[in-house]
Amino acid sequence: MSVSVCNLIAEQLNTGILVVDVDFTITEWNRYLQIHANKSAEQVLGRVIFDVFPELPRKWFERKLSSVVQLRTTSFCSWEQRHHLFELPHTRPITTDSHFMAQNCTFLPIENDGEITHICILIEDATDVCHYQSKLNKALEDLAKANKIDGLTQIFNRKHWEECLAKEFARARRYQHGLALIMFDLDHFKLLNDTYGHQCGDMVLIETAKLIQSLLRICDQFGRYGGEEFAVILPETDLIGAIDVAERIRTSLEKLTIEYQGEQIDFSASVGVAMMTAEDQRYEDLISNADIALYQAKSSGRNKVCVTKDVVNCLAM
Ligand SMILES: Nc1nc2c(ncn2[C@@H]2O[C@H](COP(=O)(O)OP(=O)(O)OP(=O)(O)O)[C@@H](O)[C@H]2O)c(=O)[nH]1
Repeated sequence: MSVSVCNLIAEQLNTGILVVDVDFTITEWNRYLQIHANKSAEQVLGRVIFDVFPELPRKWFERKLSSVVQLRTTSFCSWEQRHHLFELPHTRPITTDSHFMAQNCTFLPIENDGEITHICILIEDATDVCHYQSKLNKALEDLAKANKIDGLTQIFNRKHWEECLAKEFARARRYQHGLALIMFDLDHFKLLNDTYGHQCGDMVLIETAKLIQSLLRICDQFGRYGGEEFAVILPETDLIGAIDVAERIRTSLEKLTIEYQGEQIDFSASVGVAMMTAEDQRYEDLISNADIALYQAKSSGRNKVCVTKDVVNCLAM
């Protein structure tokens, strides 16, 4: 193929082609760049690339080109590494986060008489790929979140919370650390739903989750175990500490008043506390023990904290 045919092809390509010599002076500039950079060949040929594109990261760019010359190999910079090198506007009728075209840039060494005298830079528009990849990443993030978070209360769902408990249980057994579990259940929640409606019930669940989350330490793991039942894992916590947290949960819910359509809604919760013991072989044993304590709190009048295992006691009211 003759040189003029190659030039014709370069003019037709949907890729920016520019060539610089080893002093960074631009020696070739194709039609694609004339259009997208809005600069004619006369305006750029013979000029140093950093004067034409002052936005170029100069040090990085010089190192990149120097390695292409010294190693005599092609080098690449994808939009994932650097969104763009050249501030070229994108022309896609889609919304993107950037004003500029996302780019894949290839740096090709050009040899003359055994020496690398020039570097050809190919600039490909990756705006579409970048846009769809961002959307995909966001969808994956949302999916991962939905897999862990309860849609109503925005705390951990049961599946994820149990996974956390399984890990904490294994860690506590391995290092002989204390591990406490609190389960609490809103009292007469069916009556609340029946009296004020399901939406009011939902609001109570949301506000309960918000309030209790705010009482806990960062390492405590709080989840919605079922309908109106919640559970808190307290790592490295002894019985006194766990009872203290359980009391705080009970009293703060007792004090909480929620206003719904002009009505003042008061409610309470029954709380069960269990400590991991040497007999607990599986994390499910801990859940069963906390559930037994919760059942005791319910059956002995509600709005109470009960502790299972060694200390079988009802503590409040
Ligand atoms: N609003 C609302 N209600 C729910 C949700 N999940 C479960 N429930 C309701 O919670 C109620 C639980 O009722 P029960 O298990 O009888 O318990 P309770 O009325 O709280 O009685 P005690 O636990 O014995 O004090 C049921 O009416 C469920 O329909 C939810 O996401 N939103």
